[in-house]
Formats: sequence, structure tokens, C-alpha cells
Amino acid sequence: MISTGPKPKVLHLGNVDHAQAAWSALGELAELVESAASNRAEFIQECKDGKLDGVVAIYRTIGSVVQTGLVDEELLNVLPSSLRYIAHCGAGYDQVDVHACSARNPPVRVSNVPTAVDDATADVNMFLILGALRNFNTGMNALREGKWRGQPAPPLGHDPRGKVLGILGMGGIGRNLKKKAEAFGMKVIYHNRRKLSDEMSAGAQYVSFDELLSTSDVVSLNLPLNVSDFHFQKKTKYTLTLTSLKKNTRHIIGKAEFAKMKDGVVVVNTARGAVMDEAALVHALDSGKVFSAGLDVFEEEPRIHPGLLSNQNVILVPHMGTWTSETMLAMEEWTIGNIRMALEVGKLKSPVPEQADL
Ligand SMILES: O=CC(=O)O
Repeated sequence: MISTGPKPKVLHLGNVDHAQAAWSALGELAELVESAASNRAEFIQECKDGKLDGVVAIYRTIGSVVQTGLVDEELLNVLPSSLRYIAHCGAGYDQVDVHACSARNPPVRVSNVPTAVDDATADVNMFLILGALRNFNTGMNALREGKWRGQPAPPLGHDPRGKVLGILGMGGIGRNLKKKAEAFGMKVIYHNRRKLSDEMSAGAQYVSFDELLSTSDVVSLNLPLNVSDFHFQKKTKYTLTLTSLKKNTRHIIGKAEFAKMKDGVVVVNTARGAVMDEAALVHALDSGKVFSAGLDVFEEEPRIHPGLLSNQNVILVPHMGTWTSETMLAMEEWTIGNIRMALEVGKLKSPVPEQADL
């Protein structure tokens, strides 16, 4: 808790594009500082030169990975010793090594943005389900090429009504999606680390992972890319792969899982690309095992697997799940709210689950 003396410093990594009022108001409580770095090497040097000393909290966006790279052990080793909080402006915080944050002495507490992202992400999820079931991509591309529906016309799509939607990961987005899918007449089953209370699951049937795979007409991936107990292996400055096989969700859907699915299944992902083995998806699409797919996220963003780009049965969205002004505003305000609460009462509003007991 900080109440007297000079204002604590808050470092801003990435943009505050919408919540300027909340950000300015935070300025009454804290000194808002910026980094002059344009890449990770410069950022590390800035830290080593003591230019960010005194920073207590960091506001960071997903896009700030271009400036700093991943928040991993290497970065945590040079970030100022005054740092206590990282408020991440996003639901998925796989860019932040929470275990390395917890291991620092004293720990760096991390928050994310649940809830505020649910509606917009579930909307895109439903758009992808409908687009993939109806195979709209083929006709839409043909139309732009001046070929009306194309020659031959795309195969007939499928109605959502009466189809089984298997939601893997029944968090806020999964539960929001359930309501939307039910309005389209889908029957919802789910698998989650823990079975939800009757109130939370609201009639969705809990099934085992294998049962979800084998009985769903549409499989929707709504689980976090889980970064517990493993090491980052940087692939590009934007992405990472996770190397340990323990307790993580990387490639939770791969060759073996596709084999267990119904023939002609539809697969949709708005979570993180790396929860699914993209090469295995391409293979399953090519073989006809998967009828169509709807993807908002990719393993190595912004790179897209060529087998997805060339496949007309895949509807592709460039990670726009939360891309609305209302949701962006809500996310930024939520993130600033986390910093404000940390400075005022010494606690984050929405700590990440891994640090719930810290
Ligand atoms: O991908 C978007 C988010 O994690 O909020």
C-alpha cells in the first residue's frame, strides 16, 4: 500500500488507446513513465542502466511483446527490484512466465482481464462456428473473384440446430458461447479441468475429454494456453513454444485427438493457436476428417500455416476476438483498475489463478 512520499512509478508498455480518462486519472496517484526502447535488447539495456528504477507496476498489452519480448526469466532478472505488479491487458497471459514472476523475491504479482473479453470473443467464436458449418469462406472468395459461388459451387453447409457443440474449456468465454450456441439450437457439452457447479454449467453436460472428442459435431477450443511448470522456447519475437509435457495445454489437440473425432467434424479456435497442432489440423482437413475450421488464433502469429491459407474450407480471422472499441475500452479500464487497486490497497483486482494463494 502506498500513501505518502513521492508518487510510485507505473511503466506503460504498449498503448492505452481508449481509456485515456482512466489513465490520466491514474496519473494523480502515480508517476506514469514510458520506455524509449524499440526492441528487447534496448529494453534490457534500459533496465540495466537503471532508467526504469523505482517502477512499482507495469501496464502491458499483448502488442508490447514487440518492444520487450516475452516476460520471461531473463527479463525478470533485469526488471527493477522495485517492481511488484504486472497488469496484463488481455485474457490470455501466455506471454508472461507467471512462475518466474512468483519465484522472484519479493514476487511480482500478475493480473489479467477476465470477463470483459467474454462477449466479444464468444461473438467471434459463434461467427466462426456459423461460417465454418455453412462453409461460407468458399463462396465468399469465389464471389470476390467474379465467380459467384464458384465452379463447382461449394458443398452444402450444415445447420447449427440439433448439432452437438463440445466446448473444451468452460471459463467465461466458454460459458458465454454456450448461451449463444443454445440460441442457435445447438446442444452443448463441455470438458474442463474441473466439473462446474450446476449453476455455472447451466444445463451443459460435463463429459470426459475423449467423450467430447468422439461425440461433438463442432469442437470449440476455449481453454488457456497453460504455461505452468515449463520453460519458454522462443521461436520468433512474437511467439513461443512450450517445451515441457507436464500439465500444459500446448497441442492438446493433435493427430491422436483428431483421430478420435467424428468424421466431418468442425473445429473452431479463439483461444491460442498453440493449443492445437496446426500441422495435424491441416492434415485432418486435407484428409476430409475435418469438414471445415474457423480460426482466430495461430501457432506463430502473424505467420499462418500455408496449408491453412490454401484451404478454402478454413475461415481465418487475424486474432480479432476482442477487436471492438467497447471491449478494448473495457479491457484497458479493467487493467488500469488492477493497477489502481494495487497502488491503493496492495492487491490486484483479478490476480491470475496461479497466484491466487500467493
Ligand atoms: O487474445 C486476446 C486476449 O487474450 O485477451
